[in-house]
Amino acid sequence: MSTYPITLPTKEERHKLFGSVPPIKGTKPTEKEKMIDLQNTPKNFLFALDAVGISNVKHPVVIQDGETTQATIATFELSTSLVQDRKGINMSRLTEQLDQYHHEGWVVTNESLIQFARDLAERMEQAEGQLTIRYPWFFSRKAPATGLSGLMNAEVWQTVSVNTETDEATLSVGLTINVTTLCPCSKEISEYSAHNQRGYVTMEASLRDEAEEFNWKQELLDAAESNASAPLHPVLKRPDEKRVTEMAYENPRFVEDMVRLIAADLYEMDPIASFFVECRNEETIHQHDAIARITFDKDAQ
Ligand SMILES: Nc1nc2c(ncn2[C@@H]2O[C@H](COP(=O)(O)OP(=O)(O)OP(=O)(O)O)[C@@H](O)[C@H]2O)c(=O)[nH]1
Repeated sequence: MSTYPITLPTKEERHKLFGSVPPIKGTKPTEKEKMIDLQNTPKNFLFALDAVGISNVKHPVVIQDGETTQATIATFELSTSLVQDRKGINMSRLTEQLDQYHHEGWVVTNESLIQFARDLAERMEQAEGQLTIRYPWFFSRKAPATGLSGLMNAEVWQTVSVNTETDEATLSVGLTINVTTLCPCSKEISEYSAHNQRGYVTMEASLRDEAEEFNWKQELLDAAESNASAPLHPVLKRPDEKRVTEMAYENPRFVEDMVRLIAADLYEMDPIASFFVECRNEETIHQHDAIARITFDKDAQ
């Protein structure tokens, strides 16, 4: 049984008590110049690699959207290709570059992401640099009847790949938003009511070179919400709630309907070369979800 007050040993003594030991006098070099650079030792390592790097890197960023900027927290994947005769890349240079960009006041745009990927490739002395940045994008949403506003967010991402030998860059963008979907079958067969659910719409689109002015976040968001039974809102008073409830009843959607209607909107957007759409409904009458997907390449038709 403890008696109070306790007379504590010093912090150093406490650490020793719990098993800490002093560092040994090692034989391996401690200066960088004397350490073996395993990654850069040339040998035939059997295969070149498409991508090697780091993922799940969380970092604050400033995003530019047209005239406005937004500070948010992004999750990065940073990578480069790797030639056959090098064992590895120098991974510390990936986060080193991120820190450097951050201190230089980096504002994320499609163009600056392409430049970032190009710099990664050059810093790593490899042909290709790649990155994916994923973050919550916040936007203002007004209630349909009272006009009261609040902030919503969608998960968005941009994936960039730059080949420094051919100077080719590819850019794809994506967005996930949740919406209301009301079951057409339930509406059809029931004397009253219809079950509805929270649908998760995910879209990914590869953009053409000339898509610089394309407001992709807003366009993808509109494609998902305008084809749903009803969009979601942060603030709803009674007149608003009546409006969205009736709106959902007027626009019943299966997951198949959602994906086809969104595909039609993306098909009509010229800056998009190919796309993927998925709708996943968290069913309220089942434990399982309902899903539908489509991938479509306009140039392959
Ligand atoms: N290539 C590679 N590196 C790894 C792996 N796992 C950990 N590392 C990293 O190895 C790193 C050592 O960094 P390097 O960038 O090679 O260090 P360096 O050679 O002193 O760096 P430079 O001066 O830029 O050449 C640490 O940052 C570790 O994170 C791995 O699976 N592959």
